[in-house]
Amino acid sequence: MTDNILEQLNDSQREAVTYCGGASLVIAGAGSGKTRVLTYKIAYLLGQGFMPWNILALTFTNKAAREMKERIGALVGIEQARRLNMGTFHSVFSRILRTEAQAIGYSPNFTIYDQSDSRSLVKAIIKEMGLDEKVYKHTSVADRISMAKNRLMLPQAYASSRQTVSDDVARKMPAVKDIYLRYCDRCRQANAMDFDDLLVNTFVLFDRNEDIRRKYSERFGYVLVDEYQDTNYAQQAIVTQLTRDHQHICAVGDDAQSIYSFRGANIDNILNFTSSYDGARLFKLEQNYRSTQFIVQAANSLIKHNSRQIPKDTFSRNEQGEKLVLKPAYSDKEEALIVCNDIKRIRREERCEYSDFAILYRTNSQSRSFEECMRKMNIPYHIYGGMSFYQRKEIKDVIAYFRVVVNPDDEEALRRIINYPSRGIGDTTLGRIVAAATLNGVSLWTVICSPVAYGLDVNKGTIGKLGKFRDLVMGWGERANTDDAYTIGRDIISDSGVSCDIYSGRDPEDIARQENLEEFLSGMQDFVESRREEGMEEHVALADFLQEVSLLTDLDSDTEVDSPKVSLMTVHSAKGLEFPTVFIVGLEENIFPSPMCTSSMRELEEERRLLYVAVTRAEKHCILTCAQNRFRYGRMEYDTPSRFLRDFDPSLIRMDNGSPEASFQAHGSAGWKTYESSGSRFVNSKPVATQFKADLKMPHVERLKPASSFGKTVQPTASFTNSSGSSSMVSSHELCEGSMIEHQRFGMGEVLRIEGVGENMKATVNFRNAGTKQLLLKFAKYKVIK
Ligand SMILES: Nc1ncnc2c1ncn2[C@@H]1O[C@H](COP(=O)(O)OP(=O)(O)OP(=O)(O)O)[C@@H](O)[C@H]1O
Ligand SMILES: [Mg+2]
Repeated sequence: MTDNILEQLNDSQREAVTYCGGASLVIAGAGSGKTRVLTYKIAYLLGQGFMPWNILALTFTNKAAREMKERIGALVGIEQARRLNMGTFHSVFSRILRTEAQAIGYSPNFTIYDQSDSRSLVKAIIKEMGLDEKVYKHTSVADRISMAKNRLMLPQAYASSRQTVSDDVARKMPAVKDIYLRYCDRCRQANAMDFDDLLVNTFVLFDRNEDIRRKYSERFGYVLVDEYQDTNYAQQAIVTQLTRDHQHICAVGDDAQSIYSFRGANIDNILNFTSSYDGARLFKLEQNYRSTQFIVQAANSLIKHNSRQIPKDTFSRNEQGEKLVLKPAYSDKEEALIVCNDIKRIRREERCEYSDFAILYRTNSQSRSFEECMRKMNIPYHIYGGMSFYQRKEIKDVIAYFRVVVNPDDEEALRRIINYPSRGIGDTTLGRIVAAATLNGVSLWTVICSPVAYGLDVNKGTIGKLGKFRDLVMGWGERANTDDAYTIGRDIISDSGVSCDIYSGRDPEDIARQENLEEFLSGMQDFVESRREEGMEEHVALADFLQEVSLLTDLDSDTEVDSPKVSLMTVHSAKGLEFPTVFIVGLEENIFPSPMCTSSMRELEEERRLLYVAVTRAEKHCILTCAQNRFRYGRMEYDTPSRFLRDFDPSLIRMDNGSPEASFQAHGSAGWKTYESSGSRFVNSKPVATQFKADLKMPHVERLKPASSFGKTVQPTASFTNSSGSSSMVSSHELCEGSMIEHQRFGMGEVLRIEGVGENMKATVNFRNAGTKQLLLKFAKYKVIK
């Protein structure tokens, strides 16, 4: 069997798979089979006598872990694959922490705080400490705390580090160290860990309990890590704790795809791997199996502009393929239309499925125009990430109930539901409970259970209401030990009054909330049934369901996709994936690079790596789009093409703005480049200007498509000039300066100036609602009013 498996690998991959003599690192460009090496290596190890439960594979998303398990199942059988330890760092470590909770002073039913829980706790602490909330922005403070944790810096170390303290003083937030300390105390009192704690506490657990560390080091006799370039310091330190005795570690990654430094990922992990593990072997894979030659070459030409990287030479032996296509659009609406038309066309021409297409964007908010257009054009799609199902208010409320039932000390959940639906326990009472809890160093729940003992200053009526609430929670708590998650979950939703509240309204929003709740419940039922089918658990507890739900990351899909659908996602979420056709949209200066990431070379290089990740998702077609005008923040904004477009080797990009002779100018390092689509030939022109933006801000030339496709395609701009097209509906000779016209898109306007003759005749028109525009008359569609 092993031989058979090895035959499906090239020589370098095979070498990496069969090397078991110590630590190994596989560094290779995108699509060169790194994940495949990990998958096959696991199958190989099983063939060499490793037991599945002795193998630990760490992936970046839960979805990636599931997929890897399936692939291994196909190689070695599902039974073996099921017993492997696989998952994200957070899910694997949270399971270890539940088992070993006592050793670090937690109880096993601890809650996992998500980002909004942590932020709201930080906010509450800032308020309690009487700090100025304008100076101490809770999100920035929470980020500082998170960064410290990802560097394994505990509050005491933070407070005594000259670096962090002076950083905080410079940010005018000297009290961050005190907030951090109080935050940790509060998490402990609430028997809660935030996402970063899952790492910090695992490190501390192993660091302070040598016997436990050794137990897990022996249990995980081989550790494999995918996407190693995006691990942070804490993750890397734990992997070292687990593997330093046996050195059985295989990490795979690509420094050129490191895109998570904002979450503390440290590219140095990859650069320092060989110094952390004595005698570690480094493997390089150079052949890309995913993409056409042109796509690989274009991606290489882009990334070579980054200075900090491990030199690699990635090539493809797949077909040469077609060049990357650049499709500039006039507006975000038109951009969506171009993409949707292309999807329909390619699907028809190549007889492929909607699932063969992905639309990748820099930020989630860009999905809106595509969604609208796809709905209109009946294209099925699925959005990954964004506002997760589990982040919706009604679902968060229900989950908060579950959390309180499983762990009544959970402060954030308790605050959320103590008076929802309203039961007469208002903000004043809650404030007093918090004060009593803080004073006594106990959880809110402890105060609620013994209000008199903790000197809670409230009247008798309120004590009675608190008592009722406590009995309700305790009653569910008892049932949670015996009932399955679905049964108890359903009853909590109805007995708490949540379902009554949600089913009381009839407007569309209420109905959407009701549907969400029903979907949520059927998801719970599914969860219970599938766990039973897998024979994993006799009693599928509410706590198991919570464990699963609280670790869904924003990168995991909300629901499984059953029928073929176009995938819409951010580039970050697309890591590791591949699609025959990829659209990279919104390639504009204020979107990609993100305007928040242009202040330093380091940030810009990370944005460039992000674009490299995007391009390398494509197997056959990679289509780039940008829009000149975009509706954002409630108004139309003008934007220029992304600076990254000039990084690509121009001979690998074909410009397509709907005309056989179009040109596109972008300012490159060597001056201006003119990309011409004529005969797919790109010409580097002499430097003609130094100001990219200034030139692109010239009034644009409007060109519409022939009458038959009116309204579908509007072509741009000063930078995208065009010299061919079809005649307009209205002959321009009627027209003179001072005429009033009605334009099909821009409405009423007065002609200010007419220039040029014949084919080149242009009018500058002052539109009442759309401002001043220049129209190339042979294409413009308008009526002369007077
Ligand atoms: N030796 C091979 N023979 C055939 N197909 C291969 C081979 N190696 C890799 N592939 C295929 O190439 C594609 C890319 O492989 P894989 O996803 O493992 O690359 P990767 O290096 O992990 O990419 P990324 O950097 O994007 O994570 C997959 O479809 C994989 O099955
Ligand atoms: Mg991969």
